[in-house]
Amino acid sequence: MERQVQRLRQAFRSGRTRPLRFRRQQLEALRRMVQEREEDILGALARDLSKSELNAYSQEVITVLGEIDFVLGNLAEWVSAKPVKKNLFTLLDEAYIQPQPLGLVLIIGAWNYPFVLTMQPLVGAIAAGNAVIVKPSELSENTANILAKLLPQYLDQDLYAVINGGVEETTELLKQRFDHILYTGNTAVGKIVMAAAAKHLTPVTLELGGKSPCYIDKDCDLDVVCRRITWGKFMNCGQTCIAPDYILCEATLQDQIVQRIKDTVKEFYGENIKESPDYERIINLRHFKRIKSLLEGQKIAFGGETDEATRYIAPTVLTNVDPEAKVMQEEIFGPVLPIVPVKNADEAIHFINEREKPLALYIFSHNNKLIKQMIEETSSGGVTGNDVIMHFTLNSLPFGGVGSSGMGAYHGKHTFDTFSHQRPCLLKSLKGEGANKLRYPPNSQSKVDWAKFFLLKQFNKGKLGFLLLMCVAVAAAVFVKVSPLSVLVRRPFLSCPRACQARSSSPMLGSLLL
Ligand SMILES: NC(=O)c1ccc[n+]([C@@H]2O[C@H](COP(=O)([O-])OP(=O)(O)OC[C@H]3O[C@@H](n4cnc5c(N)ncnc54)[C@H](O)[C@@H]3O)[C@@H](O)[C@H]2O)c1
Ligand SMILES: CC(C)=CCC/C(C)=C/CC/C(C)=C/C=O
Repeated sequence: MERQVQRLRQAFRSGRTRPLRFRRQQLEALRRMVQEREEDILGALARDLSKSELNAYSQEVITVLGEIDFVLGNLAEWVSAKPVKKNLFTLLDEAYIQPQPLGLVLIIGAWNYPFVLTMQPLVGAIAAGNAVIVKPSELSENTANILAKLLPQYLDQDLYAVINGGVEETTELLKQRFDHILYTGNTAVGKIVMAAAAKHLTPVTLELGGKSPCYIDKDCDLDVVCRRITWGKFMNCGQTCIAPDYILCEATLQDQIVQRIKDTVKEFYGENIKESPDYERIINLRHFKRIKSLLEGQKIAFGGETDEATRYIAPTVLTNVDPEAKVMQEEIFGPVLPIVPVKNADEAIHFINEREKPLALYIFSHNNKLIKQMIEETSSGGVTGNDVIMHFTLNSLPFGGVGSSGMGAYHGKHTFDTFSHQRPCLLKSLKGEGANKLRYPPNSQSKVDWAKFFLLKQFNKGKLGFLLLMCVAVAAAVFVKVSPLSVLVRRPFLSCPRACQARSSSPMLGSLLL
């Protein structure tokens, strides 16, 4: 593994990833891979997660293709140097920010959306000019295998590699030095990744999880609210990091919410949910048993059916859930939706703020002021008002967590920035050395005063006129020195030695003129 890492790092040092043309070629090749091998990719997702081709395409493939198109359309601008504002000291200099690749980066993916959660970060890492190692999750082994097979067929093998494996291989990989690690997975492993990265001072982006609250205000359209919650909660059998984990609402709303979600589940998945191609399964027996155990002792308003043989758990809603119950102590990451009654929005805000910062927060209300108040008074990785999940789909919004739900963010240009070093560049001339007397020893009160004038707004606001006068004076002095017409005006100066022309009450002005 060390040799593989060194090989990619050497390839990065060749500089081949830097030209825009190369990066575009690789992204176009990745797009070709997704388009030409769509069947293989969808087949792998079906075997891993019982995802229908339509769901696999609409939830994962389309997101990756959209990201590639968006990045290709903007990359030329992103890679360009960005001139920046200057101060009086650097007026004549060239000052800009030059985005540059970090080097060799590591992307560790999770199993629940195994294609988009590895490929979307990869798009940005390639766009930023890095060499990349992708380590898919071993739990979605079919997708991991198809990525290991296909990526080398389409991308430059010296610069982009897939390393498959589980805990042991990932632990070994984390001993290597990378220039950035983007990890997607649970918070506990996120801490392991961060600890390993710290040994090399490697920056990390941690895309973690948590319990995403969903507050339903009494002033809302419950039919619409419950359709949207049902869609986001039971998509991928509830195995979505930003799915609404639990509902907060006034107790009097519970029965209406239960009935509407029940009706919507029937509309979405039919009478026999097990037969629905749109309803997936739990990834493995461990997670199946974990989720099933969360139902113990709970009042099941509807659902609750399970089948261990096929790892099926029906869409399930629990009511009057005790905040201390087991189901409220861990991320559910399955098709179980607890309702926890609260008196009002203030109590909901308090409830949310008492717990770890979630990856997402959802608020449903006709009262936009209330939505803004809840956003203002809580914290979460992201927010969608009057819907769920949809902030993920807008790549102008940075997608990530906060606190225990993660750090850093990506999507669109945010991925490019994550995998870039924004290098500040200032290019000066070797001329105008006189101006540097201000900063050279010996220091003096006059020099400090001039420094204040040039650098501190509160010191030079009143002196702007004086500055303009100085500029005119400097311009006139330069004119006198260089212009042939100046013979007409220079005569008065000719009798005065050169030094006295420049020397003035201000050493600064004098030095400027020398
Ligand atoms: N924020 C996001 O974008 C996002 C997306 C998907 C999932 N998640 C979160 O991820 C969690 C579910 O994913 P998961 O953790 O079960 O996925 P997982 O089990 O697939 O683990 C994720 C990755 O970590 C590696 N890994 C696991 N244990 C490790 C260890 N001890 N040392 C080193 N590497 C290890 C795995 O090989 C895998 O590549 C949930 O909490 C979910 O909310 C977050
Ligand atoms: C809204 C549509 C059509 C697609 C979004 C698919 C989706 C929910 C992706 C989630 C990816 C992600 C961050 C998963 C976390 O577990």
